[in-house]
Amino acid sequence: MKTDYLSWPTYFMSIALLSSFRSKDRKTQNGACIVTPDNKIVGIGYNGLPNGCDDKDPDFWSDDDEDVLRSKHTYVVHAEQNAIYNSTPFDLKGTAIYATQFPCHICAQAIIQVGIKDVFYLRRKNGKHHEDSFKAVAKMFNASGVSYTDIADIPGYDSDYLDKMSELAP
Ligand SMILES: Nc1ccn([C@H]2C[C@H](O)[C@@H](COP(=O)(O)O)O2)c(=O)n1
Ligand SMILES: [Zn+2]
Repeated sequence: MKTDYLSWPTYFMSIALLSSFRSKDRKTQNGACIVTPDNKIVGIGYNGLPNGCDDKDPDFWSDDDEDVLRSKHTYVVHAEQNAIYNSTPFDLKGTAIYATQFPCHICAQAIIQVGIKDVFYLRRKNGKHHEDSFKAVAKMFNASGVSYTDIADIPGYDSDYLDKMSELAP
């Protein structure tokens, strides 16, 4: 028997990472993968525009945060949200989500409300704004009984594999 196959955590985070390679965000590409307790994938997503919005319209992908009408932050659907939307009508109670980035507060609310119970993340953004957001998300997750774990802390997770895969980003 072959013994060097991918572990479940490595496999699911690889799928989240692969999905992020579809993102058209110039700065930040995220992906997410939702998994049942018996290891079935029920939703995959990446950060992108809502259906029907033209990626070539410069307003949608602008980084100009001074103008709410010309900021990607107004328009982009986050990877975790898309993974949830793409899983409908599946009941997500008791599932886990593998996300390339620690969820923002809006994604955290969505994760809680659909009943996802475990969050595994690959990266956390640095800086005061992100640290404060992390605290708010942790407060919500703790109150709702959602676990959140750096994937690097999971036994059997192969960080070298994901590092090599990250280098393949388009
Ligand atoms: N939990 C998250 C947080 C953010 N995103 C997306 C939304 C944007 O496209 C990008 C973050 O913007 P930036 O830091 O580059 O100004 O990442 C997500 O998918 N999930
Ligand atoms: Zn988000």
